[in-house]
Amino acid sequence: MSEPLLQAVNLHCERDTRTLFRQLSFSILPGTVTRVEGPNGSGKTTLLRMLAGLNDAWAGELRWCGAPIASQREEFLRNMLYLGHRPGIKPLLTPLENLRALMAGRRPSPDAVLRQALQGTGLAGFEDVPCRNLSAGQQRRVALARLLIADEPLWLLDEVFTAIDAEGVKALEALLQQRAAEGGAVMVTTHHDLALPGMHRLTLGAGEASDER
Ligand SMILES: Nc1ncnc2c1ncn2[C@@H]1O[C@H](COP(=O)(O)OP(=O)(O)OP(=O)(O)O)[C@@H](O)[C@H]1O
Repeated sequence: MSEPLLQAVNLHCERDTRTLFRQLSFSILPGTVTRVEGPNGSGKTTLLRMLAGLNDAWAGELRWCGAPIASQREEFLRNMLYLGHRPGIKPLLTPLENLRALMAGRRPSPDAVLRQALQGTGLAGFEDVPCRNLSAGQQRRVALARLLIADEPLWLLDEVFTAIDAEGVKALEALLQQRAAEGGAVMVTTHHDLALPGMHRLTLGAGEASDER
């Protein structure tokens, strides 16, 4: 069996006085898509933000390729891509400018590559239009274009199906499966009815969690 990319050991998280999860342990293997599920407020976003290093209010241990993330944070950040539940794009910038900004500090990519990614998410003809003039789904697609040029093996995706039409959902599902087939791993939260073949589930809720494989 392959070594896990990511391991969580005895994670514990409280928000105000409420325990969201305790003794939460799971492993994310290469070649897998894991859906993090649970009712509203069960801690899905909190968990993904913790994994992405955007939330410090937790206890436990996280490991990347067998070693504590705390001892190799930069290495982990280079190998992880997080897309949050807000598209995180700037309305005054165009899709091309936003994608350039999203790639900043990562691998510099020529504009031709960025334009191709935007076209690949259905934004052909909108590459140079200010994002404030785009629809909600089109704005989401600007952020999703990042996935088409991503070489990070681990994707943490929070509610990225929001506002995407049926055809776009199919394309996004195919992209997640492709990342897994390439040996990467995806953790995704969604209220959309996602059921990919072989998909794993990590279920949060009422302070308890179960890891189904
Ligand atoms: N910054 C914060 N300070 C205090 N409590 C917070 C904070 N962020 C989230 N919470 C609380 O943590 C709980 C879990 O929130 P979270 O957004 O992780 O849930 P979720 O499972 O993603 O929910 P949803 O399905 O509605 O998106 C909620 O009760 C929320 O009020």
